[in-house]
Amino acid sequence: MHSHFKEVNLPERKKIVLIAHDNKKRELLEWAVKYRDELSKHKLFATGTTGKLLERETGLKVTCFESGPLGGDMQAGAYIADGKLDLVLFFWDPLAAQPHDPDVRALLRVAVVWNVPLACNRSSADFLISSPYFSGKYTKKVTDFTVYKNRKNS
Ligand SMILES: O=C(CO)COP(=O)(O)O
Repeated sequence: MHSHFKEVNLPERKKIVLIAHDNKKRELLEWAVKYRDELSKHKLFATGTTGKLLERETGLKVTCFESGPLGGDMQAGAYIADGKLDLVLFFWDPLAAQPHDPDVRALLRVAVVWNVPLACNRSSADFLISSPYFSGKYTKKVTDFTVYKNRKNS
C-alpha cells in the first residue's frame, strides 16, 4: 500500500522515557550513570520504580509515571500517542514473564506506530546516544494516518 508521511521536528532537548524491568534495572542504571552528562540535557521520564532509582543514582530530575505493573507503561504509551515523548529506552526482560505483558507490548507497539526511536538493550542505547540526532535536531517521518482516520466504515 502507498503510504504518505508527515514530518515531525524533534528538538535538541528531547523528552526521553527510561524503563527497565527488575532484572534489567542495574544495567539501565549503570548506563544512565555513564551517560549522566548527556542525559542531563534532556527532559527525563520513567516508570515509577525505575525513575526513583534513576533519581537516586544520577541525581537527575525524573518525572515519574506509575510503576509499570500499575499502569506506567500505558501512561508512557499515552504520552507517545499525544506526541509528548521523543525517545524510548526500555530494557525489558526477555527471560521473565511479566504480569503486565499486554501493557509492555502496547507500549512497544505504539512506539513503532509513531516512529519513535526505541532502544531495548544496552548496545542499542549506546548507538542511539552516540548519534548526532540524540542531542541535535531531527526531522522524523510519521505515517500520515488521515486516510486511515477517514476510511469509509469509521
Ligand atoms: O514494569 C516496568 C515496565 O514494564 C517497569 O516498572 P517500574 O519502573 O515501576 O519497575
